[in-house]
Amino acid sequence: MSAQQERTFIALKPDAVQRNLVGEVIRRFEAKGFKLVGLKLVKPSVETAEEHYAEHKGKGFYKGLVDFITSGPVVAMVWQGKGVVASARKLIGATNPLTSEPGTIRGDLAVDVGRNVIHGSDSTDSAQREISLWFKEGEIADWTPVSNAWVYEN
Ligand SMILES: Nc1ncnc2c1ncn2[C@@H]1O[C@H](COP(=O)(O)OP(=O)(O)OP(=O)(O)O)[C@@H](O)[C@H]1O
Repeated sequence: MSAQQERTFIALKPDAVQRNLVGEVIRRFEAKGFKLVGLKLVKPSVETAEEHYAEHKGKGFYKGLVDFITSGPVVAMVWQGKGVVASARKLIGATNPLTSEPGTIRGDLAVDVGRNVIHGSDSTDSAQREISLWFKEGEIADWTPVSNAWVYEN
């Protein structure tokens, strides 16, 4: 797999959809130079939400988190590009929006940790697990942007 084929899973949470921030967040990923290869609006099942957040099971905020993520539509996406997993985490900012740097998505667009707009995979292993949880194979479409030569040196 080439570096440019790295993929991450990004979800715009129900607060992002309700607050009309979907376009703003997609714009930031597009402007950075990453490639959108999967996109859908879904109301996640409790099973999907629980599996997605399995690492937090038993924590005080777990039920609230699952209730919240299943409360409304989520925009599930797969973004592709060199270093996209770590770079997306930087674009997104720290978990608590009050401490996220200005210029990051959470730093600019959110206040509360339980309403922090967006999820991004924290490693390439998590990305693989989350992409296969949220997407079926035929729902991801690879394509070649005409801008590639202007985003990548080689
Ligand atoms: N103390 C908390 N109170 C309420 N919600 C929390 C708290 N800590 C985390 N969360 C919620 O759980 C999500 C997952 O927590 P995690 O520590 O994995 O943060 P993250 O990796 O920055 O976020 P995400 O997994 O959504 O990208 C957070 O995005 C946030 O919505």
